[in-house]
Amino acid sequence: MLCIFGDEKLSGSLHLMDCMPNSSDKKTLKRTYKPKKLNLDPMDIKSNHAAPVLTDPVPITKSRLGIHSSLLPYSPGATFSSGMYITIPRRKVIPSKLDDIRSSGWLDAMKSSSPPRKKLTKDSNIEVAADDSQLVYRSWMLKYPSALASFEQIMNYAKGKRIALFLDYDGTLSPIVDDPERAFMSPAMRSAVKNVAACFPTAIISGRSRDKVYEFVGLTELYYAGSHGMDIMGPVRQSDTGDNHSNCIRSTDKQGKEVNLFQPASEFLPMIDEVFSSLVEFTKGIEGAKVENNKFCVSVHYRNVDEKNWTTVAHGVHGILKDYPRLRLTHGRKVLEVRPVIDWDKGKAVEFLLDSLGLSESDDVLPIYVGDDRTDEDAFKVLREKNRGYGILVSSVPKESNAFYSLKDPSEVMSFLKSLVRWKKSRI
Ligand SMILES: O=P(O)(O)OC[C@H]1O[C@H](O[C@H]2O[C@H](CO)[C@@H](O)[C@H](O)[C@H]2O)[C@H](O)[C@@H](O)[C@@H]1O
Repeated sequence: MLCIFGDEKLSGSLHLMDCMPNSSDKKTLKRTYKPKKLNLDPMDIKSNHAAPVLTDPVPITKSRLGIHSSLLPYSPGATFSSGMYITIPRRKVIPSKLDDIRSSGWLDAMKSSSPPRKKLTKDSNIEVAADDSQLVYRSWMLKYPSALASFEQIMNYAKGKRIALFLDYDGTLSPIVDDPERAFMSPAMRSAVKNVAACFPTAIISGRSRDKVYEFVGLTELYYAGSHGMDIMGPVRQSDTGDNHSNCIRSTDKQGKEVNLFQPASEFLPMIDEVFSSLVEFTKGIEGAKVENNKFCVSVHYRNVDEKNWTTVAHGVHGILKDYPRLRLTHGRKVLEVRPVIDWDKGKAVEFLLDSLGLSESDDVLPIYVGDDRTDEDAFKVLREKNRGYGILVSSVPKESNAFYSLKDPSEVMSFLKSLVRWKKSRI
């Protein structure tokens, strides 16, 4: 039994054997999922405050693991026997109150919202530290195995099923860069996405505005959901009467094809525009801060803000949001995201798209969702809780997740997409 404690909300130990997708038979998902024990999502942190702040999971470092590296049980392809365990101290849940802005918890959340950049250095101490963190990472991968190394296993489960693919954009298809306007996808990645979309229904679900993410990706063969799923352009079903969802209207895409446009937060548009203007005004005085209008949500970037000014950013954003009880704040990677308080997220967007694609009712569908961010956890959670499919977390540092598998970075995502295409072609 391999026990991991990673969150205040865990009432008991998590039996890693129980949540590992390490069986090749078709019952893998159902047999390995134990929902009651895997309640890891900090999105569940509830607040009565009008603008609750949901914190990003703190990456697991060696000190958080609280173990000596020699005890970490890693060997490639290892099977788990009783007696192997890792203990991760429970993470402190940070209360979501305005007053906490100045507390270290707040700053910790802001600091931990993205893995640190790797520094090239010849300092031998730092090399040792790097070795240790690699060990911690590999140990973490026992719980979230590489989707590349486990490809055959995933495909064993996919046999006889129709794969539907959902991809996040920033940090998944494009590397994280300082300037959000320059988060370009490489031509090689574009071609990998194009090829995979020719094999499986594929959608991109991003926190960006739908137009912006389409501008970056530039492929017509996909479906796009922007604003964390609050702006979906999906297919029209033959049986669709158009009235299954309110806020769903018939429209045409850039090629003139008939599509369904679903915008559950459309009434918030004037409010979002207003808050965007206030945030732009406020951040004018803060060097490096940048506000991005993502149509149904707003991003306040602090990646390029001197760390000593992060409290000012958090305080100012909260001050503005005090006047907007119908808006809430979430944490992304060095970004505060303002969004409407509606019961809609990337998980709901996945369900909506599966439904629109006519794939929601059948057992022979395997949705796969690849993403790197807090907001992607909503989608991982839907797939895990409904025993539907696999979430794949893109991360170069260990963190708690509802995903089943992991990939280190966008280049591994590209390899995974190419493997999917090869697999599909080998079966024709
Ligand atoms: O759901 P996503 O597609 O992952 O979008 C989430 C946010 O991504 C972008 O910000 C992140 O990427 C930037 C470019 O690499 C980086 O500079 C920033 O620090 C990251 O947070 C985007 O700019 C945001 O609006 C999205 O909400």
